[in-house]
Amino acid sequence: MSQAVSTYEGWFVYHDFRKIDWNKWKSIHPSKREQMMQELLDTIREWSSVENNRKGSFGQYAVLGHKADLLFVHLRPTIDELNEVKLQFDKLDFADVTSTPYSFTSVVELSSYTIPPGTDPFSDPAFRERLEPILPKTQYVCFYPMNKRRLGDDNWYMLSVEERRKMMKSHGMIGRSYAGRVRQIITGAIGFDDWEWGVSLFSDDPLTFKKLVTEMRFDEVSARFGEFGPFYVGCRLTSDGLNALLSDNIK
Ligand code: VOV
Repeated sequence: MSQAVSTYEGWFVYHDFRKIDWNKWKSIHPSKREQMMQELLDTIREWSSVENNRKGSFGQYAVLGHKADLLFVHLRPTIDELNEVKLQFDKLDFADVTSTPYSFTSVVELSSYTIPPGTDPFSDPAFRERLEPILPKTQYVCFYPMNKRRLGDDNWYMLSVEERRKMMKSHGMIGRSYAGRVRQIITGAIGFDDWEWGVSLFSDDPLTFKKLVTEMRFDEVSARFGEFGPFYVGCRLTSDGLNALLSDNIK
């Protein structure tokens, strides 16, 4: 049996993808719609306020393509709080005009591959900030789930820790060459969801997602072991932006 990697966990994360039933939304009387919007915006204000005292983070995005219309990302210290925000949304009248085509439950994770043995990462404030990250306020987000392959000779979980560390070092070097252009939050989902990790990328230039993901595809750890789920790309929404998205579409 090969040695399991030790991991460090931070805030729990809930990616909540929502699709809007536009016909239903548009058929609602304008004054009722206004009331539903206000209720939604009040809830979002409450969710966003967790960042003020570092009790979590929140982001909302307009999602391109047919897979979803909105993405709400919640980071909280406990999974119970994530459950609460999920139920809080589901109890809003606005929830009745949405469905959930996809969701992802995970926890911010750092693995020990690149941490020198003997160091106490928790004594490092920068490390803590990576485990309990405030979502970057970039204009664009990219999210996808992924696994490490377990197939014949390409079984990540049968490799020695040294082989895995070597590949993760190369992976990290590629990632670092994108410093300042993209930020990543890697969340572990083993035991929580259908994929092993969630990859959330943040950038002000959507092309950077394509360049980075392409470059990583040619790197051994992704080329041999990466298995990927659906990709989602979105534009960050302010409350005004969400208001406009829901209002401007009413014809
Ligand atoms: C944007 C840049 C970037 C940077 C700097 C970066 C660096 C690093 C480092 C240093 C480490 C190891 C220590 C740790 O921090 O855990 C990781 C870890 C990880 N990564 Fe990464 N990654 C990036 C980006 C980045 C991307 C774009 C992807 C998706 C891969 C692709 O092909 O689409 C990814 C995946 C992961 C995963 C799934 C893990 C956990 C693997 C495990 O087996 O545990 N990652 N990553």
